[in-house]
Amino acid sequence: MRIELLNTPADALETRFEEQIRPIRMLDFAGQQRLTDNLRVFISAAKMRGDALDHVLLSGPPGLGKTTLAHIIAAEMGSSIKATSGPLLDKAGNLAGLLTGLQKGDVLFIDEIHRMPPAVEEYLYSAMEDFRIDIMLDSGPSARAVQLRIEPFTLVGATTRSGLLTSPLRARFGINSRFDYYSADLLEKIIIRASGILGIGVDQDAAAEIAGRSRGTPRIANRLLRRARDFAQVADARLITRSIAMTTLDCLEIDEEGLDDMDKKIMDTIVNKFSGGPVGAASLAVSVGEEQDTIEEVYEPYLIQAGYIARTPRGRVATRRALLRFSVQESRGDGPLFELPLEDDQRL
Ligand SMILES: Nc1ncnc2c1ncn2[C@@H]1O[C@H](COP(=O)(O)OP(=O)(O)OP(=O)(O)O)[C@@H](O)[C@H]1O
Ligand SMILES: [Mg+2]
Repeated sequence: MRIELLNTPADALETRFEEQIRPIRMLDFAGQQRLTDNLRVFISAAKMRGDALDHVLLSGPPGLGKTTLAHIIAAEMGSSIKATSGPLLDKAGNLAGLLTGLQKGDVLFIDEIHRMPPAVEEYLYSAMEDFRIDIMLDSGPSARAVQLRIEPFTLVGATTRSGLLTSPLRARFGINSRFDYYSADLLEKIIIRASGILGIGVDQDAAAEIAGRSRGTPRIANRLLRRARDFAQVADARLITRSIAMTTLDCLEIDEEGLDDMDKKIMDTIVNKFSGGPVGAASLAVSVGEEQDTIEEVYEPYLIQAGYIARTPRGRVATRRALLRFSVQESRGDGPLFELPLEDDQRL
């Protein structure tokens, strides 16, 4: 059985679950210390001045808390939030409707902001900069554009691909926050907090075991907790013990580093099929049968951070660590299949 570890919530049930355990105030939001410390200062200062908070860009891999933090920002500002996403804003008119409905200090949250059509993005520029938009009155020969003032608002944009953002858009965000993967200690705390909300006990060593295999990602930690709760329930246990956690993780085929089938397939392809690389994202995607976007957004960032893949100007290469672990030849004890490539720093 393969568990969909990443991406957006799998279904409506999961979305409900995420909402149930989503921290709603800054106090409950674990980790990302520097980012949240800074935001606290900017939020207090804006409130003291009675201004809207500057526009905020939240970027980082899926499941690290961007949507959660966008809602927290609105809650801490004491304002309302309107949420939409880049692909939904297919016409400038949709955006105009949202913008004119905003009250002073409100938050407009645009998820996947890198996927906004260019015409809509350009429309957003004057709204962000001068709190003005152009709207067309009438159509045909009598059509004319009028400028409309909108209330000062805060745009919170979230993206998993900050590299795809255009420079003019990026330049209009006063606050640019990048999310990092979470440490296992923090994930353990997040699991314990979520289990309290779910009303099931979890042993500390069980939480630690799940945390260690959650790829630094709260969404995955919570998802694994939910699966462990199922195993506990079926075993008629009121508490998730370490042994229940281990059974869960084994049944889901999640290894001690949290790598799943697709991670292993990617590593096997780079190491064995492409002799350690370099390999381009497109060829890799075809070889493993996964969307290139998903590889670049979801799998690769974690494999890079785990020290298995390095990005070079010529493509992805397997690191020495990856060759030691994933080389088929070596694990059979036949000796190395090829020379180990240079360490990343030597290569670059
Ligand atoms: N710092 C945190 N502390 C506690 N729980 C967190 C934290 N960050 C995220 N979570 C939990 O992880 C889940 C996923 O977070 P969220 O939806 O905010 O991620 P995201 O970055 O918006 O992901 P995506 O890029 O897929 O939209 C939420 O249900 C939330 O409960
Ligand atoms: Mg989100």
